[in-house]
Amino acid sequence: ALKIKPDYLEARENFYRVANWLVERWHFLMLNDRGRNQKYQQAIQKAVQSGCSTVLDIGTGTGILGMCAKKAGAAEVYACELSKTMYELACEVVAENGMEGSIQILHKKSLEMGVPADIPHRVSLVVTETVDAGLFGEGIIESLIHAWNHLLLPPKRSEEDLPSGRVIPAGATVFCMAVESLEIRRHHRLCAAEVGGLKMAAAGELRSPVSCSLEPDDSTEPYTTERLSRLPGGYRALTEPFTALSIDFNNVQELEGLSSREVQVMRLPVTQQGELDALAVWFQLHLDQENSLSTGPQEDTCWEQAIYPVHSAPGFVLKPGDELLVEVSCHDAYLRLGCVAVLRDGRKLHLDQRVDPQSSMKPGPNPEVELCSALASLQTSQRESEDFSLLECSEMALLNYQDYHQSFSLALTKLISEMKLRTQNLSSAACAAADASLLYVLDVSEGFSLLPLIAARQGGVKAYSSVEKTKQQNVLRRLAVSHGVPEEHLEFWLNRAEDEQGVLQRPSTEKLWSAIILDCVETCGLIRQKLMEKASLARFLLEEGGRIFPEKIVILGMLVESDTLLMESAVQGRDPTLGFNIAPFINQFTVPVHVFLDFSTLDCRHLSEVLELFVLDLMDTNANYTEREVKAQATSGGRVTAIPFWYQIHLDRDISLNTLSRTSHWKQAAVVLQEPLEVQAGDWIRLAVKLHKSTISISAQV
Ligand SMILES: CCc1ccncc1CNCCCCSC[C@H]1O[C@@H](n2ccc3c(N)ncnc32)[C@H](O)[C@@H]1O
Repeated sequence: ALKIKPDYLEARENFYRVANWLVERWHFLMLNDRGRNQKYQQAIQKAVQSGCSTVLDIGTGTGILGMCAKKAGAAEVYACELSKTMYELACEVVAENGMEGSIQILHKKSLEMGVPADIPHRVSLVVTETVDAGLFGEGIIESLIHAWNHLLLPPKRSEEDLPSGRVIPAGATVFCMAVESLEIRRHHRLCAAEVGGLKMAAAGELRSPVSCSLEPDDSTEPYTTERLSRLPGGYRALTEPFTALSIDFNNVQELEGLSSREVQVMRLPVTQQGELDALAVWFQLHLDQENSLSTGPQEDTCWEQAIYPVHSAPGFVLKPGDELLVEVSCHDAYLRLGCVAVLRDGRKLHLDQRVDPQSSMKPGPNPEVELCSALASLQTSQRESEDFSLLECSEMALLNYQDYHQSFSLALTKLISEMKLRTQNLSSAACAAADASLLYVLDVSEGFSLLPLIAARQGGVKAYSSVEKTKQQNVLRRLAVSHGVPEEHLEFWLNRAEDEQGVLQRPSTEKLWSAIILDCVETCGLIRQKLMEKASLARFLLEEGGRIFPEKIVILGMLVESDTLLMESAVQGRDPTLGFNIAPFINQFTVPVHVFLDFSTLDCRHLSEVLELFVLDLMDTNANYTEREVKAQATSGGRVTAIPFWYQIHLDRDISLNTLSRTSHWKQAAVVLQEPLEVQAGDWIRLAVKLHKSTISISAQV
């Protein structure tokens, strides 16, 4: 559709959402990383020059490593790619660079390939970079075991000169370090005993779905990722990095033995005092004996690190001199790490970590430790049965966002007392029916939300929650009971609503809402879809004097020069990709709006003041326009490459929240300009800001 009618807005928005999904953003980062590309090229050239003349590129992506092999003189080059979009893109790239026909590309997962069905004979070299921040996440171990058994010539055994098979990268070393970071903590654990005036004790334990429990069920993932070098508030290393694992990709026995390897218990000396929030993991890819790539936090590389949150007893402070015991294992092809205990003055303090009581802890050096570990695992087994509720990381960060809950509590209290005054003037008969005197508050927040409870706590309020998950409803019910809120004052609305629109309807035939709480901004930094439609629908469901929260949203932004945003959005010409012409093809999937941005830690130059880009009036949606021209003056010279934006969310005339707040759960978004705009200090820049179906677009000219 876009090729036919490029300005067709509908298709364009859908395309952007699809593009983000089809082509992962790290393709741009990877292809722009010239250092990485050159190192792979050198390793491939050396291998081909030393006799590897038949090559298979597993997970070719855009085809760049296969093209390196061809250019290095390999006689036969094969490539496989499991993603259809990337496969088609690789075919175009290879053709464009004059290697069509000399590189055979298969739209296949390497595990489905065999000889001679897919490649005529076994190859002497496999190149691949099918790794994620936790190394194993793209299945590289399984792929290489299969490759050694079905696609690669056997490894060199002795001095015989038979051509032998080998893999680039030759191996990997995995590092791990204990860190303290409030930014990580607030996404995985409740950091305060009270939220918005509610005592949270009755909620029971709340956890994020990121946990390394031994029984990997689908509701949890073993690790998450963060770019430690750009973590808001930074992090504090509590131990030195230690080698958790090293693997030789040219040793198939070692690869096959990995998942059945004994669970290792590492002892990490604590070097800094601090709260144990997570284990950070990264690795070195040894391309060959000389070259290696690192994904460490200290590198200036762009890679993220794998983060294993430690759900230890809240407030557990490590001290220098402690030793942290960490279990390392590789069951079913992903790296699993768990902090099991802390050795302090010879005693073992165990963390409230779900470890499998059966896990074979290496017997400690002295009986004392052994006895403690026996006791500890005994206790943990009791703790196993402990119940806890899962919240998404963004829901956990929202729960920890005190200002949000206090602001809503203030705004709701104000409205509710106004409404009570109003109903007091009603004839006494009218409020005779107890029900009539109740104020109805609806919260249509998308995720877990305490707001209905905060409203119901005012008394005389019947609050409706949109929380759907039973476990989460039970958390709210327990909190309601512990705060003396009558059960009938907290309803779970979605149990009744048959569909999305069903949520926004009257509470009952003769009642309207005193307040409707809308969820306006997604965690990623974009306005939620259909926000304006919901707002106009909600307004008709309000009783006299009722309000919707928020009543107004102001979109704020700023002109910046940021190479980082460019690198994450589009491949910058042929130079970073070893001279191969790849950019025009992969850049078809460039998306002009970059999301999940931490603007507070983005390295960029501010080229203007904060600008008011757009105003959304939710109380009177007719007052809204669809586009606006904004004039901005450059405060210094440079290249405008992006316009990060965020929101001032006005709950009512006096109370508002800013989504740039460091304690908020919101990230920011940024419009990345198609063409950077050269400006001198003092220049006036005209921005055409359009908002269509919750999708913002901005074009700029001097
Ligand atoms: C310094 C490396 C680094 C460190 C940390 N974070 C990121 C990176 C950068 N590398 C990310 C690559 C990650 C994606 S893998 C690249 C492409 O390969 C495809 N695939 C994956 C497995 C597979 C297979 N068995 N058979 C065929 N195709 C396969 C994927 O569909 C993808 O297009």
